[in-house]
Amino acid sequence: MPYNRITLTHFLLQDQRRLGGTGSFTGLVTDLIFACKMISREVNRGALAGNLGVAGSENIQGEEQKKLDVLSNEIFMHMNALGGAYAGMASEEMEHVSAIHGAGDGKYLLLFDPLDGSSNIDVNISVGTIFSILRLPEGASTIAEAAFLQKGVKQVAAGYALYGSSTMMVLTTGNGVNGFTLDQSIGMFMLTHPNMTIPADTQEFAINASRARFWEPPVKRYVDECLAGKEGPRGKDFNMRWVASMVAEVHRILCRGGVFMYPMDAENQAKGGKLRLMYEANPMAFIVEQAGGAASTGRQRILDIEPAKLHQRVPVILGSRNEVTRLVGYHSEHDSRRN
Ligand SMILES: O=P(O)(O)OC[C@H]1O[C@](O)(COP(=O)(O)O)[C@@H](O)[C@@H]1O
Ligand SMILES: [Mg+2]
Ligand SMILES: [Mg+2]
Repeated sequence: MPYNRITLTHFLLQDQRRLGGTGSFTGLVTDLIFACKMISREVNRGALAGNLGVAGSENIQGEEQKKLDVLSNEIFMHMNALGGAYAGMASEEMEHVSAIHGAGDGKYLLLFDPLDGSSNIDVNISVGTIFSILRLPEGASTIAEAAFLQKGVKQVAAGYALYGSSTMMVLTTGNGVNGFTLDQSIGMFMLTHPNMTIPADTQEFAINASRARFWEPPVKRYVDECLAGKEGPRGKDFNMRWVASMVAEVHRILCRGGVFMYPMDAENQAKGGKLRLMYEANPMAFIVEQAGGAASTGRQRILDIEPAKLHQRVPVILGSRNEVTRLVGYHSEHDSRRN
């Protein structure tokens, strides 16, 4: 193994020095790193620690919670309560935001999906943690939901931890995207994937095809054209993947390109879509754009959405820029014919 790799902590300290920071951002990411290492350990111990299976409760989204959903959320709550760099936190698993009274200056807000891809936990397939960091708005004295309702473009940082064949942390602070692999033998994340970039073109798409009967015409058109392969209008063959863990899906796209879709469809329309704007769509859109890709609902850039509520759901189409642009074009052609 090369000895000249830098750790995530060194990487953050270099950034802090370059930007003349106070250290509070570095402190809060350090808390996050620790929380993700703890979750990684619990995911890894799986059945040995009795961590698999359902918790017997539902979250605010009306979804059945797995034991690891609850445990991961508790790890975050505990870790960050000790810190103080955050003024408040919001979790996919909790109905309300929570204020943090710590020792730090508390100028940031943390939003997170403690465990993404929960349906994969019991079958030993990759899951992850997604996080988004916002600044506490100027003059906001109370940590109420309104302080969190900021557009994705306002994110200071976003990232995810992937608990896969290796544990990785991928992070952006608005200056590109970098990936770090956990060296279990020394307990440190090492920079292994500098400047991750998404190719503009791809021959791979990801969508839950069991929902095809609910899709809108532009999505159906796009997928049909991909499936038609060389003989179809695209003139090339496409491959398809569906892990059912957004983190794993986005990671694959960052590594080799592709397009990921969880679109609005006839079945999820009443809820606004499937994925959560504040914990899934916004952080992933920030990462994908920083890596040169694009992220849209099909009708609007995700990072420009004005959030109306904390647990808002939105359609998500993200990945290789030219494919996302094509899908957005199909939506606008469809809408203009309808109007
Ligand atoms: O079960 P489906 O329809 O394949 O949906 C899978 C999608 O749901 C999610 O698992 C939702 O996230 P949670 O597990 O955090 O609820 C995404 O990671 C994934 O892309
Ligand atoms: Mg999720
Ligand atoms: Mg989750």
